[in-house]
Amino acid sequence: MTIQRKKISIVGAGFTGATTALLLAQKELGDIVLIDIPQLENPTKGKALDILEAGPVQGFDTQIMGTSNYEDAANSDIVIITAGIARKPGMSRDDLVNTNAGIVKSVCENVKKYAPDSIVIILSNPVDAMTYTAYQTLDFPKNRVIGQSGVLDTARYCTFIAQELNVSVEDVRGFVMGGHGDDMVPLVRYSSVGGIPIENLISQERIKAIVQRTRVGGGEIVNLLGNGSAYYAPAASLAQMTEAIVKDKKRIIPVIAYLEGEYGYQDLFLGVPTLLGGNGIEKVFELELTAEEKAALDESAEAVRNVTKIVNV
Ligand SMILES: NC(=O)C1=CN([C@@H]2O[C@H](COP(=O)(O)OP(=O)(O)OC[C@H]3O[C@@H](n4cnc5c(N)ncnc54)[C@H](O)[C@@H]3O)[C@@H](O)[C@H]2O)C=CC1
Ligand SMILES: O=C([O-])CC(=O)C(=O)O
Repeated sequence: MTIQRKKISIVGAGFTGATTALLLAQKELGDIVLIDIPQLENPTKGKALDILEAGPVQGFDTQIMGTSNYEDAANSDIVIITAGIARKPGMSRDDLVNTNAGIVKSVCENVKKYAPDSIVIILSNPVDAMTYTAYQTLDFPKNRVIGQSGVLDTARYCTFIAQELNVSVEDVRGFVMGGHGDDMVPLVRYSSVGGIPIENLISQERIKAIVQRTRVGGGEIVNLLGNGSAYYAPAASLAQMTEAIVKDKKRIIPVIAYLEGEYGYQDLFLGVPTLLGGNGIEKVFELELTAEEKAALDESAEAVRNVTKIVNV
């Protein structure tokens, strides 16, 4: 029996793509192909070589190459798409929709041709709509087309809860549902610290402030950076999702999944709690929501539907 390493391609070798490549290499999740446009082939090769040369110091044997040729991504097991433009202060993620839809579509045509059996994870914004664009272009089964929002939004939410209580982030549990926009839905009722519901530990007023800060968490970083958006926590989120798939971990984490009736939504990609394993999204969990939570989710879903409609008919 020959044991084959996984092949993971990352399209878009900018801030999020290159950082993800480093994190995946450190975790030795598979060999990595980093792809960007032909005009940036040398910088892409340079980033890949630079990461490779961290191997002897950090003790990883991951192979990594930079390229602009999709033939190098042939038969990838996983493809991560970070290609596209990022927002600047004053912009919403939805302002990126027309530019990034064209980019995601052209990338997915190549993925379909060269890596037809891959599991695809999309990061490019506005990510719920871009995941729909990818799904339409790829024509893959829904379990193999996954968007990243909930891991990152949940990470921000848990960071703020841990800061509020001055406790370890490791003991904070919770999750964020809905679209990756300012009306995302942190589920306070399902949030706890060391098993204790946060409503027993934090005042309603402070919880409201944490929820609001989470909702605009991406914008907070955009305003601080001044010329781009977050990449360390987004890359960490992509690495967690990739690890769940490569190791078939059966993790229960929120990702953007195709809904066909779950939560009452049809033909929509939206952030929901899922079981993530070797086959991609293996299950969508449908939780009972209060009327207030459902109303908030409806509002978020409507915003996603509106931006999805701009580019996907
Ligand atoms: N869903 C999420 O949670 C998050 C989404 N994002 C989104 O991810 C995307 C990437 O962000 P960054 O890496 O910070 O941007 P970046 O500008 O640093 O990198 C984007 C890269 O994509 C490349 N690219 C553009 N068109 C391409 C094509 N057709 N084929 C291959 N590569 C192409 C660019 O040359 C550039 O190197 C943005 O749309 C951003 O809004 C960023 C963080 C979190
Ligand atoms: O805010 C942005 O534009 C990038 C992103 O999606 C995030 O960091 O949540």
